[in-house]
Amino acid sequence: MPGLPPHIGIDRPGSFSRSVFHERHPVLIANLLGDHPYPPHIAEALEALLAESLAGTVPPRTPGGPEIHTWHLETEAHAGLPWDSLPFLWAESYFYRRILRAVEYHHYDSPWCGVDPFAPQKRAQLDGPELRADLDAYAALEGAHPDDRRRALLLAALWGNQADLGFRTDNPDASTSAGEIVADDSDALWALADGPGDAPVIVVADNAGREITADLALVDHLLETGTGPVELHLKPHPYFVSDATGRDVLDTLDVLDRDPHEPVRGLAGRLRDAIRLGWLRLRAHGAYVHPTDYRTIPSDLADDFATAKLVILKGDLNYRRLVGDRQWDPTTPFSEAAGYFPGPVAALRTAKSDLAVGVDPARLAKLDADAPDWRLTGTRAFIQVKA
Ligand SMILES: O=P(O)(O)OC[C@H]1O[C@](O)(CO)[C@@H](O)[C@@H]1O
Repeated sequence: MPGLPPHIGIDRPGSFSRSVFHERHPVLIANLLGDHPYPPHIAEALEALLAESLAGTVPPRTPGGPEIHTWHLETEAHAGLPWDSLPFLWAESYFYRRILRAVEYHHYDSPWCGVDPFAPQKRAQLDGPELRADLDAYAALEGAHPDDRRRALLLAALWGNQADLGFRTDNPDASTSAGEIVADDSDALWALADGPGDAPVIVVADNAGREITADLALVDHLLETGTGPVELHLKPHPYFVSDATGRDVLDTLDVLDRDPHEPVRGLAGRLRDAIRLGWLRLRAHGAYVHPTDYRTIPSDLADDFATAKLVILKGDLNYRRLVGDRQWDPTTPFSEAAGYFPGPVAALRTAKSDLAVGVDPARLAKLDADAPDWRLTGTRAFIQVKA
């Protein structure tokens, strides 16, 4: 779009975005082949996709699945281009769409139809010791001062974003503890969420597992302290490795139900009641798996965003789609980069890609001097608000 910085690409040797394709994706495909007894034709399709994405061009064939018209137009606009020349956001999104095609996720007459290729990895996190520790910490909040509890729930949802499984594919030992918050507009976030009226607060979820668990605890708090309903927006089908779908929310509630801590079981019970009573609305929308940024969201979703009290966007990918996955000067004000968004919006994100906006110039200089890879390690976080 005119007036915006150029897209981040995957062509530059040594760049993070290129490493996602050349280092992370080979591990990702190997994990899929290890996790499932795929028959030869599916294994071959996954290996061919990997080879194509490393050295080939975009074929003219539209990848199957829902919203075929959108994908037809997107494919037409990029067919014949070398993968190397594609914008990072588009290429990654298309890659995951093609994974679903390769594993026959949308093929109604395939036994693999509806089998989430990432389910084993998601399940492992739901059964893991880190989630156990998160739930112990949640239970320990019982009786905390309301301000401390509120802050703890917000920070859990923020740092929960470190736990995305795509990032962990080639960073298995990455830090899982809280780090530095580079921008903290949390007062503005609460001022909007606590505002009067019965318009919903929308939480656009990111990852399953530890992150959605923390998000559900935050949603419960928003329901308790707010004056309107809450909408939790989910992916309509598997997408980037650990993106949360409706199935993942139900699996998470089952885990919470079985927890030894009463406050955790109580959380699950309140959430189930809220869903039944319509206070918590679970929603999915095809736009969340489009290969484009939120400047081009369909008008029905834009209308929902415009009339919400606040939209909370979780995670790095939503951040890339919100501000545009572009070579922004990191000191560009967040309100400028996200100024087009149709309503009040808050981004909660740990930095796991080159993109950053809204960084104070002195802080940027220090970050760049102290830890040149600070944008990529998931150890720096952002809470940014455009009212
Ligand atoms: O789960 P999140 O926070 O959206 O992050 C997605 C991850 O995948 C990437 O798109 C790279 O594969 C990065 O943006 C980030 O590391």
